[in-house]
Amino acid sequence: MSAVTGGPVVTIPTAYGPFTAQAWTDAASGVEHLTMSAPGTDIADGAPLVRIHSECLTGDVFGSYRCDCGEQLEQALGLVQEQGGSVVYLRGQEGRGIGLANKLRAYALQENGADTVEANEQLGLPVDARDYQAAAGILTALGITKIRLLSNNPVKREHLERYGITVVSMVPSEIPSRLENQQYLETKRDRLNHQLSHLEERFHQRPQEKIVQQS
Ligand SMILES: Nc1nc2c(ncn2[C@@H]2O[C@H](COP(=O)(O)OP(=O)(O)OP(=O)(O)O)[C@@H](O)[C@H]2O)c(=O)[nH]1
Ligand SMILES: [Zn+2]
Repeated sequence: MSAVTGGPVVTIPTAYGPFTAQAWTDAASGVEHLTMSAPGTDIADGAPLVRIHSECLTGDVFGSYRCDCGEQLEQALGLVQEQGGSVVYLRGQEGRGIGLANKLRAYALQENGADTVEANEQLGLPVDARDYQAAAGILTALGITKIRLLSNNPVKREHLERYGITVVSMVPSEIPSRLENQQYLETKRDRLNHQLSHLEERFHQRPQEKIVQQS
């Protein structure tokens, strides 16, 4: 198990409600992660809802529509407030572990027709370089060893279980697709085995938005 050191527990008030926050330093990499937990989550009782979220600066901070990360994070913070549980925000996992500059290199290749998997391959980089040992270490340090995992990615489940976390169930983290990310989400479903059953219906149209039809 990866050694992680937790800092002080503080309250962070947010638009979703107050969270109990804690920073965690991974001894092996020096990377600092963050947990945002619903106050009063009863971890002894059943399996709390947990989102293991990989850093995505473009999506999480700037609201990029190329991916679903930003909306998944918002959804996770809301659900954790409602149901109790924790969001583990994993830094150092940008671009599925290849870093920000390489992710943007991969985007440039995607603008020339590659899909998200092919783009990483063309760069000579792993399709997914992420590891969840630190996440498992953080959960264990929090006393959480049984979870309901808010994710569509079966590999996350496998990794967490390998590191001693029991995933009682997968809770889908499905965000309605957009024109800008439909193909990306379909690639995640078809080539990365993500459970994205809601994509069957193409281009969910949001009530407040009009998709401009080209003639
Ligand atoms: N290399 C690369 N990384 C991307 C791309 N789009 C998003 N990412 C990164 O992918 C990571 C999120 O992974 P996803 O595959 O969206 O989702 P997941 O975390 O595996 O699965 P969920 O738990 O269901 O969200 C973040 O680190 C993003 O920065 C892309 O086109 N290329
Ligand atoms: Zn993203």
